[in-house]
Amino acid sequence: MATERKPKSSKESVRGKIEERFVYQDDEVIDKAFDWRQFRRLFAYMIPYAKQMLPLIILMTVLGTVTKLAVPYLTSLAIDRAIVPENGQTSLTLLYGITAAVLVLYLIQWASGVYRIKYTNIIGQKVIYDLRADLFKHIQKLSFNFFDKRPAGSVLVRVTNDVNSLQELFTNGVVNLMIDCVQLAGIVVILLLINWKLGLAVMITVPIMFLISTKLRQKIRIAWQEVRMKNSRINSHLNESIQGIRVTQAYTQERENMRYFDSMNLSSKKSWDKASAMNQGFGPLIEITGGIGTFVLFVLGVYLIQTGELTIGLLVAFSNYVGNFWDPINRLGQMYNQLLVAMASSERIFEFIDEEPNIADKLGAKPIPAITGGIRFNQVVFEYEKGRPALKGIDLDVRPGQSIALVGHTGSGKSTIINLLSRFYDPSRGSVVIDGQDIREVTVQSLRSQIGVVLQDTFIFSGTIRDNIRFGRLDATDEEVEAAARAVDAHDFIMKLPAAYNTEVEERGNVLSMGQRQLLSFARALLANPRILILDEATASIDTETELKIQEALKVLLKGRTSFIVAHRLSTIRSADKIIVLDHGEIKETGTHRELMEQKGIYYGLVEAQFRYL
Ligand SMILES: Nc1ncnc2c1ncn2[C@@H]1O[C@H](COP(=O)(O)OP(=O)(O)OP(=O)(O)O)[C@@H](O)[C@H]1O
Repeated sequence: MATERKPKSSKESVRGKIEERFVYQDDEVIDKAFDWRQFRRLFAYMIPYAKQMLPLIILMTVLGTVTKLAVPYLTSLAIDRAIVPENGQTSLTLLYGITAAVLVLYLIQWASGVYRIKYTNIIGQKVIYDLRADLFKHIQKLSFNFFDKRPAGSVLVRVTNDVNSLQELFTNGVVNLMIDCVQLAGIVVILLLINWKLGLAVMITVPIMFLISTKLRQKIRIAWQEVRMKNSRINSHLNESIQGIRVTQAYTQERENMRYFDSMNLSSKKSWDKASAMNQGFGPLIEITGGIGTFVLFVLGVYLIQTGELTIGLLVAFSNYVGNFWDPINRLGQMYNQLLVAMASSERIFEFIDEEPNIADKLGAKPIPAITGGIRFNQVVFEYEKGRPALKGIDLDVRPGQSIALVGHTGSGKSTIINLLSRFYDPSRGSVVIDGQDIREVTVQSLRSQIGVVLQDTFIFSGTIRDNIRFGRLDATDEEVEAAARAVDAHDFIMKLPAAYNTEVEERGNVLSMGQRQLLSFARALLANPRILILDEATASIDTETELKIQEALKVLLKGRTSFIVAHRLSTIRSADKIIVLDHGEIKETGTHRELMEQKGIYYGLVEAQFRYL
């Protein structure tokens, strides 16, 4: 790999560093032996469909092969019996008959080919569909800690590139493998039947061919895998660049970013050139080996004709069979490599599928009944990484319906507390208890469905405004959606949009302002009607009018629910029932605004600082 060797120049060193940014542990060129377990697991995906269609595919394959292999034999008959028969009497009738038979055989061969390809493609597509669905379904279940470790681009590349690389195997690969095996076996039998001496002599070149095939192709495969890996990196970088395009443009880093991209692009092109050059050298080598076989065939063939052991027609048939012999061998070598590449891809796919979500239902976990909203944190310690506690023994008691404001410096542990409450992570020590039940003992679905989360960076999905609000509760009627929007005062701005509730918004909701997105997310949460509400208040400043609207909407949203707010606005904090002041993962102060101001501690300092900046 380019990044492994010592860079020679500063330019190369920069390139090395750039590439490193997009290298993931699981990205390395895989050069492993064939793994049967993996193979069986992959092909298990075919079983449900193979049962229905495999008999037909086998029938078509055998039909195609038999008709193909019959042609050279008929040719030999045409030569030996119709064109130059031993008795010297040319028979045109026989020649026409044989020609007609050959035509019919070609037609059968063509028709069986069409159906064989059709059925294998159907199986292939179904397998890919299932595999992709399994992968997506599983990725959705994976816990936050899985995504903490991997950039989104890397996950994306796996779902797209690795699955696509299996597509080729399941459509063309499997069909070719079957045809080639049947054809090879048929040719070997025929060659030995026609003349075993000549058959064996010609097949002497097979081991040489195989050796070249496997050894050389192994090198070529690694070269192509490197190409794939470089392309993966381009894709990951592309993903990151598009996500961050606003920052890039705001900091006018387009040229620098282009340099990054260029370096990767060039590296990909170089590895493609290398792999392609190797590939080009391979073909002629196979042809030379095939040439040796043909040479042996004719030298020995002519000798056998002279000794009367072979006829001219049979030599021609023999040469046709031998011609058909090299292609499957060549393709089988290719196929073996394709299989190894597919194994590498499936290994990466199964690695994801096997990744157990670390937040999952315990055996025998029961749904939590309707939550009233009493929450306790008992001596909760939490570490994202071992040895670096983000929370150091949190004790907290919240009564149903209370609103809690979490305040503290950046990195003090506010988001971590709300992450534990929704059970996105489990505490390293201690417990989080809702209505007297440890949340690890209840089903995740029943818990999360009663907790509403409104994040700072409100995510708007592509779809209509109505769909986005309805995301809170999919079975809500249009009237309920509208009522939720009215309650948080979002109705007016929605009605001013080109198609009101049916206005299409793009992914991340770029056509909406920050405040509008906040209001939409409030409507979404209100519609879900959760018993516990978690809100990460947006830090971005918005105009006073929208600020007032949001404050009013917030009152509606919080009414009658237990709520945790990572609060940044003084107005929100002041109206909270209890303020928790965090510092370096510990609760340092608790009380109402008035009580904490009188203490003149950390909270007092924070409020003072905020006023200074306002
Ligand atoms: N996914 C993560 N992996 C590792 N460490 C993390 C992760 N998320 C947060 N941390 C660390 O945990 C500590 C607490 O972070 P947390 O996000 O809870 O702080 P916060 O008070 O919400 O900060 P902010 O106000 O900036 O959002 C920080 O030191 C942070 O670096």
